Amino acid sequence: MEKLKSLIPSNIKQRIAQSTAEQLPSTCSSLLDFFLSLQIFHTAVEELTDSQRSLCSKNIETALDLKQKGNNCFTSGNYDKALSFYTQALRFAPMNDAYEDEKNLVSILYINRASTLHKMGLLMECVRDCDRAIEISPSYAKAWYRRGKANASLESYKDAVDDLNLAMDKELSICRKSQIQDEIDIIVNEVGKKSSPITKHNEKNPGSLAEPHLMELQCVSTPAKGRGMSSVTDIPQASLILSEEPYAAILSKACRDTHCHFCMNELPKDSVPCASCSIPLYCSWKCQVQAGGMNSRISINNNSGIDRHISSISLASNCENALADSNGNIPEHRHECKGVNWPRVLPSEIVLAGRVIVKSMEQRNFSRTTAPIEALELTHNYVHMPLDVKLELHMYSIVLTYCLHHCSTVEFPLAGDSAAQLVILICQIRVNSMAVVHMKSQESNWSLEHPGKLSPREVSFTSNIEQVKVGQAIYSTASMFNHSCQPNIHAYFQSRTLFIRSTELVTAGYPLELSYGPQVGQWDLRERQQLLEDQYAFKCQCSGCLDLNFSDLAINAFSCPHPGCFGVVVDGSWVNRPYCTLKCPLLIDNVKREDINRVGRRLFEQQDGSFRVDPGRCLNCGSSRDLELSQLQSEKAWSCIKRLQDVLLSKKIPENIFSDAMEAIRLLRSTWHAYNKIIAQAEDSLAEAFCLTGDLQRAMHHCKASVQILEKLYHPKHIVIGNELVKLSSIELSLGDRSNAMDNIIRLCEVFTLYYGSHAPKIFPYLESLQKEASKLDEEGHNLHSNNSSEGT
Ligand SMILES: C[S@@+](CC[C@H](N)C(=O)[O-])C[C@H]1O[C@@H](n2cnc3c(N)ncnc32)[C@H](O)[C@@H]1O
Repeated sequence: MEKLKSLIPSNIKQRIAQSTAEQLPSTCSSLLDFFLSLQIFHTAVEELTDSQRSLCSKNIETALDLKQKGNNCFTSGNYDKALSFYTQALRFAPMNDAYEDEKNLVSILYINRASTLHKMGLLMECVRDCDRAIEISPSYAKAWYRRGKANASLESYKDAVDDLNLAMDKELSICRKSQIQDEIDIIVNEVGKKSSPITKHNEKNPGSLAEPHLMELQCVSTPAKGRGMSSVTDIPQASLILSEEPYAAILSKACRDTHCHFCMNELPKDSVPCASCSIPLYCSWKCQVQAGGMNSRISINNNSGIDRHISSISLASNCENALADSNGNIPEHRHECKGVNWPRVLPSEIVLAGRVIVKSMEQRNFSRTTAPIEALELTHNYVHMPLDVKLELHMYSIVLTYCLHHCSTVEFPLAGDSAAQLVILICQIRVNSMAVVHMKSQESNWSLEHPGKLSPREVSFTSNIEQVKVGQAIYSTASMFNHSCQPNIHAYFQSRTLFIRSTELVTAGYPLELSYGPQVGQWDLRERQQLLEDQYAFKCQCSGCLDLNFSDLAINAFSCPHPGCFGVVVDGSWVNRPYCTLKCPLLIDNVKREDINRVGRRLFEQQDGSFRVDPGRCLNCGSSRDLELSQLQSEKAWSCIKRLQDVLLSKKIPENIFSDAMEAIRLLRSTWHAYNKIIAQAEDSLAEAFCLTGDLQRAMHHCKASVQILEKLYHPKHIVIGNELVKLSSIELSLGDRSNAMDNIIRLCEVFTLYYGSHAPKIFPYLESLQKEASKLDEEGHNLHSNNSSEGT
């Protein structure tokens, strides 16, 4: 790309720099004509589109090599590695090639993997792999045999006997037949009389959780933020206001080997590859079909005598449902699915643009007059882009136009008009797409093994809840929600389904706004505005940025050096804040926190009622602080806390780090205002460190201190406080402090229900076990109390 860019003549570059959206067809045509005259361009795009030169096609030699490596690992008992080799082999194995007798290489690989999964005790996964092998090669005796053995281990004896009978029927070797008969006899004699649960091994149905939402939303026009959303009726807090499937989505590159390329959930051990190329892995055949439109199924001969038992295997019906999607869902990977290189090589947002355009063409029976720009009706900010970005957009759009033009399933003209549409589409994706974020899977059970101590598993509850960006997606309705740094709605994901819930009562017609990232309490005004400008190219006009917030004042402030004064000292960055133009009465009306009266009294004492600050002087009593020296001292102290945070990752904390960190936090407390976010972070890190070393009393002390600061910076039911309460209540439970633990668990459950409603127990499975553990302690406490009182009488 860099080489190509350097060859573009300056007159084309200049026209692109000055171009508006209307001029795009002309600038794109000029650049396309220029590129088509260059050999280097042809070489580059042919490498991207020629399936012969691709590394992503199916390849039987690679598959056989990986199969052999898997077999070697299996024989030597290295099942983890064997599993990984078989999964890789499945990625490369061609689906429909006959390989051995009537068996297909894919079905053999599924059975080799099933045997490995059986050895690893993963029985459901083993049965699912057997089902896949059977659907491809119904006469494969070993597949029926492995299924029978796994079903026997699962105590599904009726299925096990049916499977083994079929294995015997299909088996040609007399010796093997007699072995299978022995196995059947064992099951029938020893366990045949036990009740036999009929188990159905359905493939997973991702993202099926749904709650009715009855809110009627409307798109309205706003003076400062373009279109926005509001509700026709009042919305109580914690209401589900929207659940939406993406118009188009793509998995993050970093998650390619760990998450399903369709539903974006973590891959199970029995992942399924794409039917036509070696790029995606799916969690089930259902996801494979939804993404690619085809799977490896070979139609089963229903007169073969085994149909009744086969039809009990549910894969076929699941896949048919996926194909017959009445919502007009178009398999999004189908046009990328011929083993060509470009879907792997181009940046995710460019591949996503390809998915959007192909879908809009297929849905709207694309003609040259119906542009997808109009189809999606999304806003963009092309005209405000700097030259470098405009140039990059032109280049990627031309490359994508070429790639789509060479797809056999798409009719996309290689023309300037097509590239112009893609430039706008990529801009729309940048402004409107959402990061699909999942909670990193955590321990689901909290149980106190050793009172007064935290086991390594319980320690995991005292570290921060981690989120993983698993993908990027366009949601048509959700794109209409504007941003607020003090949002009244909250977005989260199950698989790739988006859910939006109100976190407070919102009256009819009032704007419904979510946070695109930054929030009041997390960063101050300057940091929030900078981030929004850098990432989304707009200047935030939300109420959280237009009104003065207590947390904006305290979050990065110094303390007053005068003993007994609780005022704040701010730095020079406050001199030109937008509040300067606001008048006192308006300011006071908008300030919600009582504490502001104390810490910011002097703000309102200006003669003309305007807002003016003296950097370095306390806003309350006027005492002065040497900001440069304070900054230096604080940086030194913070470097000790940083060292502590670094060693926290390794879970081993040297003794001297503690004494340095304690001295550092003392210094931070005397330099910064008591509600500064740096102190909250330091307290939180110390709490985590003391949990690791088992000093729970001190851990509790620092964790409480961190919660107290967060309560000043955020509203009391903010999710940040909920997360911190998980840590605090875990420590309190371990210390047997049942009444405080119970209070905090009740409080944190309220917070999680506010943000995640009925999905909270599924997303945070440990919530339920925390509640149970607290009730257990409560019961023990009651019993002890009643025993003591009966002894006294
Ligand atoms: C995802 S769109 C939201 C819908 C958009 N307002 C529309 O008319 O289609 C994001 C764009 O909305 C505008 N916007 C959203 N929140 C804003 C805010 N707090 N202040 C100013 N503009 C905002 C910006 O132009 C931003 O690029």
